Amino acid sequence: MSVTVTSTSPRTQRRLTGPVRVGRPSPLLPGLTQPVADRFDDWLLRRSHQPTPLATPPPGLKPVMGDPGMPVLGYTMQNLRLGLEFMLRRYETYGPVSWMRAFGMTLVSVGGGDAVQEVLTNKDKAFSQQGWTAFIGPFFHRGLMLMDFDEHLAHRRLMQQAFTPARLAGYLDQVSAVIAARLDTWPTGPAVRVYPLLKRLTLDVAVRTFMGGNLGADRERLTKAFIATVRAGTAVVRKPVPGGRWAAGLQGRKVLEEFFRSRVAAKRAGDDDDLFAALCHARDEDGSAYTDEDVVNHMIFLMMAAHDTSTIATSAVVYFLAKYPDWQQAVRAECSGDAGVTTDLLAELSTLDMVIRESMRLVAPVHVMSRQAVKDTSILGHHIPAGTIVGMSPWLSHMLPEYWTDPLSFDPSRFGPDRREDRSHRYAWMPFGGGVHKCIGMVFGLNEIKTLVRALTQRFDWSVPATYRTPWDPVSLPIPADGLPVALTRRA
Ligand code: HEM
Repeated sequence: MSVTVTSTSPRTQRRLTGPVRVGRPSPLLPGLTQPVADRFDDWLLRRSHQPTPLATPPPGLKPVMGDPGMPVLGYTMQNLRLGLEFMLRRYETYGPVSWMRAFGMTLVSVGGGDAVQEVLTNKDKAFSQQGWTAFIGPFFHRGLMLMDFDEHLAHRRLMQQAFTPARLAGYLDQVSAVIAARLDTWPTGPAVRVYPLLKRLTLDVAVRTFMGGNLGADRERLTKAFIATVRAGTAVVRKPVPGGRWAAGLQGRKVLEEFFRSRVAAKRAGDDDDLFAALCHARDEDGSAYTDEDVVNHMIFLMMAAHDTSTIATSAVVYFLAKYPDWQQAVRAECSGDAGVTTDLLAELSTLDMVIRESMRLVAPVHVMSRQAVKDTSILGHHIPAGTIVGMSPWLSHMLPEYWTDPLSFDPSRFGPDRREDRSHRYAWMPFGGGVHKCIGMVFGLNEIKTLVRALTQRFDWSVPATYRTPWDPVSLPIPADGLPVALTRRA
């Protein structure tokens, strides 16, 4: 398949028509400084350097072309400030496989369905999850996503027992009860910041369904610890300097370990119906089970994996339904009625499903995925030396015009039965990844988001001014930098 990108600058297209405003207010002059920030971003985006090969390829293979970027920093600033916009620029400049320096390392960027498919299919086991280690290893080590090959398979098989249809149905009752209780307490007003409310709500959902209970006095401490561990992965100074992001992440990890470790014995002894208990009781055919440390490590990773991603996806849905009131109305009409939430009921909400898929296309919660080559290998005929860190972006695939009609526009009908643009390539739509590491919580996550948006449309109307664009901050996962203020009113 040919991989071409329109020559019109994506930045210009996005400015004119796109629903996604990438970038953020200047950290130097907060509040007033969009033009200054934009000029700085333009300057960052325009930086170009002489292309050079990453390494000399063996006969029959092509070199990966790219450039290191600025001295010392490489392209760290561009990745942090411009996110998707920068990825699109690199793809336009170099095609599906290129290299750069960023975050103190050499990275190969892989974009577009065919190249991503080669990495995710991983036929000769050349790509390891240790690509994540450099970013989040110290904070999420021994989580399922950071495991490889046979060990990963064994751990994933055990974890699957926490995600059977029967378990998922049980979690859904709890998810729905927490959401109903929480939404009753939401404030209304002309500019309610919805992102922090959603973040708190999805944490409550995770605490109930994963741990069976209330965090009580530990709530604030644990919330802070989660935020610190997640943000630490993108620290510019990647050493535990006191007061720095890296040190805060390590401290956060310690808090979480102590918290879960202190509760494992009680969970093993009881017969609770939450995910923590399911991990404690999981057994394979030979009777082997997770150790206490395995359970602690998996719980820390699962809480992070479930909480932030669902918050971002729901924030994106709320944002687009605020921008496009006709779609909000269509979803509300479909979601009316007071039937209890079941998996069958959620499966019937096809308009809501299309809206969620389109929102996750335009804002992919996990916008970059990482791997490391454990031996010399190739991607689309480009030589990848052993040890190379490889980054793939679902967000980039979601923006390519060879897969999507007018990719920058919000158009949920593209997922309808008569269009199915997501089938243009196996990896055109991939917010949950693919291959053996594909998100194990996908069904849980989609059920949660559907339940939440259904409940929101039943209880509230919301809107944003026509000119409003959410500034998605791509520093760690993409989050609304302004908290996503919407005019929120309770329905009679
Ligand atoms: C909207 C929500 C979510 C999104 C967008 C999302 C996205 C992803 C992606 C892209 C991956 C693959 C990473 C890779 O291949 O390197 C992944 C893996 C994973 N996700 Fe999710 N996720 C979501 C919700 C959840 C939930 C709710 C849970 C748990 C209940 C969860 C648990 C996991 C786990 C354990 C893995 C690692 C799987 C493995 O390595 O075998 N995720 N997720």
